[in-house]
Amino acid sequence: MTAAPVIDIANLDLVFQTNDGPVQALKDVNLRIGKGDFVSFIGPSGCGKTTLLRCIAALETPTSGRLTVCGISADEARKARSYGYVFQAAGLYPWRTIAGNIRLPLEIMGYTRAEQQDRVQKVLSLVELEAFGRKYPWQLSGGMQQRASIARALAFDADILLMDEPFGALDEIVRDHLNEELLKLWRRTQKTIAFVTHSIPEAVYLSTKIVVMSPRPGRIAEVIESPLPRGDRPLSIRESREFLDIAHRVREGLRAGHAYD
Ligand SMILES: Nc1ncnc2c1ncn2[C@@H]1O[C@H](COP(=O)(O)OP(=O)(O)OP(=O)(O)O)[C@@H](O)[C@H]1O
Repeated sequence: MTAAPVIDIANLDLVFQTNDGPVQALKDVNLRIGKGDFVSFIGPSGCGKTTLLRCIAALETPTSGRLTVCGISADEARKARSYGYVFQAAGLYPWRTIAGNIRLPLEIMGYTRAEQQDRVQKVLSLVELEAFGRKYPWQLSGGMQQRASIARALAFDADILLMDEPFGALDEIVRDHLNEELLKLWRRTQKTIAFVTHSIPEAVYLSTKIVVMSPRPGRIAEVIESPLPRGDRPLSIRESREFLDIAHRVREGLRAGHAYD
């Protein structure tokens, strides 16, 4: 733990009641995330990664256990606008310009026109889309749209960024580039990031902490603290011994929890 915990999860269970009976999505999850950590959640489909992220964001209510964010409940943290959320699909409104999309949450929150303008410019430059504010989403590539959706999540300066497979639908080269950009942005803003991915290299490249999950019911199988430097991480680090060792540990952790059915 590099800093005081921002997200503190203890003995968390979540059971969905469905027509086919109860589904235990999360079982006995214990996790502490420090301020400024970059935490990746990796695990097979259905192991509860999204559900856990949604619990942190107060979009799901745990059946039991404790989850606090900066010492208050997830719901209170949501009301205090502690979260920015980035989804797998960029989810931009096609009838609004990029700037208009980024401005939307600020309009809803009642920021003044001048402050909206200010913040939109600032986050557009953070994701290097300064020149694209007046464009419409369809005029941008998939990677640029995803950057715009990150800018939207950053616009109200939430301390915690929750990202659910934001680059899953992009090709490898674009994904590499966005991984690098995201790391730079994380370093510059010092946000706490919780990031869901299916990609081992992506998890190892980005994270200070990798949470390996296993399914049925969704549990944390292993938490790996990354020995890679928090500072400069060029893409070439992926060929280093240390990187390959962590990737190996993640793969072993995934394999151990995998049921193959
Ligand atoms: N609203 C819901 N009602 C009932 N069951 C649900 C609901 N949401 C998720 N589940 C179930 O909870 C389990 C965990 O789902 P979740 O989407 O969190 O997994 P995941 O690890 O994010 O999967 P993927 O990698 O495929 O996105 C699954 O068995 C899923 O079917």
